[in-house]
Amino acid sequence: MSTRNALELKGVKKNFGRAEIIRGVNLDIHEHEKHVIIGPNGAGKSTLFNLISGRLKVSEGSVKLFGKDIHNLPAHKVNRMGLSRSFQVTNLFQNMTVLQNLRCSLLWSEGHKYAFWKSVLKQDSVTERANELMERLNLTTQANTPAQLLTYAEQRSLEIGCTVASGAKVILLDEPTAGMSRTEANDVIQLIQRMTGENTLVVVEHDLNVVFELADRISVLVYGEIIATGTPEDIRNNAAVQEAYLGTEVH
Ligand SMILES: Nc1ncnc2c1ncn2[C@@H]1O[C@H](COP(=O)(O)OP(=O)(O)OP(=O)(O)O)[C@@H](O)[C@H]1O
Repeated sequence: MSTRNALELKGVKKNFGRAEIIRGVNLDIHEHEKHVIIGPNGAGKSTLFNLISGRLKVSEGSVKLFGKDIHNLPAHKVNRMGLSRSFQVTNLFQNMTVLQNLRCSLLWSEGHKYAFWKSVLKQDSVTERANELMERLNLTTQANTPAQLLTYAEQRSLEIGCTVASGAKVILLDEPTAGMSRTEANDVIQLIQRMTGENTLVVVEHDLNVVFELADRISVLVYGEIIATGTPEDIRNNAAVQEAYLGTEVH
């Protein structure tokens, strides 16, 4: 596995008013790895996500994507550089079908932006790739179903498919299995693994079953600081982590 860093956070701090919420985070995310960030409620996980994706500006420190500073760039520019934050189901075009949503993302990845409507029907190769993606997503039978009529888990699958189709190299997922049954969650984990093979994945997750299933490495965020980063094995056996966060749950 390559050890090039997809993301590098150095001394990242974030204050809201006088409250310091992120308190000097240093974190390297390797290219191609599946990295899961865990931590108790209010630890700052969503804030950290927002700092990486450009939705919030850092108060101090730097965030690099493949060696380039991104911490002062707006979210859409960071997105164009290959980082996509997914799992907001609202990112789907709800009135458009599964096939149309996927085509749209594929065309976006080729830079057609908003001018594709006239040529969309002629894009045979795009349709072919959309069909392949639908198969991998298990959504072929729903090709002509509008996104809004899919089940919750199917919408989330489609959202992942669109993120992959849009050409993102680094994918950020915020609690991808939230609100799902155990079976749905297992299906979605498998789908994530299948769909994001070569991508770098950064996931914030509460569900420890998901965490240990998905992660190559785990970072534990407690009160705005990363107290440990390591393999699932390292994290399970880390006394500080057990004390600060996992407690007896690991056993
Ligand atoms: N825009 C904001 N303004 C002020 N305080 C904020 C803002 N966003 C987050 N906070 C505070 O920062 C702290 C961390 O919140 P954050 O949502 O990042 O934590 P989290 O680890 O994602 O929590 P959870 O697991 O409950 O989603 C909380 O105390 C929250 O109240």
